Amino acid sequence: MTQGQWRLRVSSDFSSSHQLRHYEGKCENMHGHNFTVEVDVVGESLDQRLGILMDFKALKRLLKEVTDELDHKHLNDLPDFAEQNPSSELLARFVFRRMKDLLASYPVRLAEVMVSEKASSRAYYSEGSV
Ligand SMILES: Nc1nc2c(c(=O)[nH]1)N=C([C@H](O)[C@H](O)COP(=O)(O)OP(=O)(O)OP(=O)(O)O)CN2
Ligand SMILES: [Zn+2]
Repeated sequence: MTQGQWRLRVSSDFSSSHQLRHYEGKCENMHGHNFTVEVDVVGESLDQRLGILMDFKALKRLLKEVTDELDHKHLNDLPDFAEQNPSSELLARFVFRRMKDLLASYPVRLAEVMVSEKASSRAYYSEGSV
């Protein structure tokens, strides 16, 4: 019999400036975005009494810990982006790695992180199958 799985998604926003080094075009200049981040976690076992996989409140609190590191910053000034560009792709990986550490003691697995500068442009990051 196939075992079912639940997937939870929470989102958060942050506002920051960045510039893409070596980009030939206007994105090489400093500019800002209202970024959106989505985090997906999966798991097979619900808390028996509550019927929940993980409290959305707890998941949002962890995500806010991560986005607070990015909010109202010039992203190129952060150590993680001193050499690599704060592109949507690398921001998604940054959030994924931070969230993976923070979720270590929770009964869920991190499935995917999405970062978007605007609704029409999204970058997704995941590691292997979950
Ligand atoms: N794959 C990626 N491509 C681009 C990224 C990125 O992170 N990953 N980032 C940028 C710049 O940050 C730029 O600010 C985004 O540009 P965008 O808003 O999409 O471009 P426009 O202002 O011209 O918007 P239109 O929707 O095309 O009018 C660039 N690329
Ligand atoms: Zn940009």
